[in-house]
Amino acid sequence: MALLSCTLTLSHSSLRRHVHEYTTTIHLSPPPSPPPHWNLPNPPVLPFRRLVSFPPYIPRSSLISATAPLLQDAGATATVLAGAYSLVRTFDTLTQRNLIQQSLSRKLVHILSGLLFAACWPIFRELLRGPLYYVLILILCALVFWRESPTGVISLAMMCGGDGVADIIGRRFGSSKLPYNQHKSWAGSISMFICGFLISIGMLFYYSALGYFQLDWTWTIQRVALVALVATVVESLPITEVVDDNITVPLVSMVVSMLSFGY
Ligand SMILES: C/C(=C\COP(=O)(O)O)CCC[C@H](C)CCC[C@H](C)CCCC(C)C
Ligand SMILES: Nc1ccn([C@@H]2O[C@H](COP(=O)(O)OP(=O)(O)O)[C@@H](O)[C@H]2O)c(=O)n1
Repeated sequence: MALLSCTLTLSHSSLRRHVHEYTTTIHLSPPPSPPPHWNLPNPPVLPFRRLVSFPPYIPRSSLISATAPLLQDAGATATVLAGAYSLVRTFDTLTQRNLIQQSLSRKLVHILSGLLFAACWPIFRELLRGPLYYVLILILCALVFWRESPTGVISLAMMCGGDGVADIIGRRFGSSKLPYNQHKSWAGSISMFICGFLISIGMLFYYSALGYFQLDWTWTIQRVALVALVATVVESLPITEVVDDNITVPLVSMVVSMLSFGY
């Protein structure tokens, strides 16, 4: 956990640049003395010396176009995907050719996949928290509400459909802002409510048609409207800087849905 939070901290691009400048300064020249009125605390004495700052320093002059960061992330993603695919294929082939036992192959993949994943962190510019939280919520819903519960389906519909549509419609038609949040608009929030509601009902219909649960539709429509309303209000609050919508929207949807449906 400590390692994860350390990585999250250093992965922020501005902090990374700061780390680089800090390490360069202490290695190459004495630090400039601050003006007397600055009264800053002494920097902490680290129990180790950082020999190189990661990721390796890229001179600003070489960042000649705005597409360079995108290309770096795209290249990093392609590298990770290719590495994961090659790893699994390699051990699959070794097992099929009876060169190693299946149990050993599985454990070697167990060892190497996580280590390779961690080894790839430095090649990314920063951790994209939105997509990470999004995937974590997908996993949480699958683990907790697998198929037989309306709650998982509704929560995902609100996070994926509702919150996603709010962004698209809000950016395009959201000139009229909410009185308590100048970053969000009536158009975005109303479209979130409508789309979150409709997509939830559509998903519930799909699951009930497949026989995973039976619903009283008059009652269900009222309850889903309540979930959509609460999720929309929470999404509209000026708390995005504190906690990501991809966490608040599904979690609040889960709570209201669990209280309504009981499962
Ligand atoms: C960009 C994403 C979320 C963050 O949005 P924002 O709130 O920051 O605007 C979506 C991230 C998607 C993720 C990287 C990939 C998810 C893959 C998914 C589990 C696969 C579905 C398979 C299905 C069969 C097509
Ligand atoms: N209720 C909403 C939500 C988003 N939006 C628009 O969508 C943009 C991105 O929304 P956001 O800050 O929730 O973005 P994410 O955190 O979902 O990526 C906002 O800057 C608004 O232009 C809106 O107008 N009304």
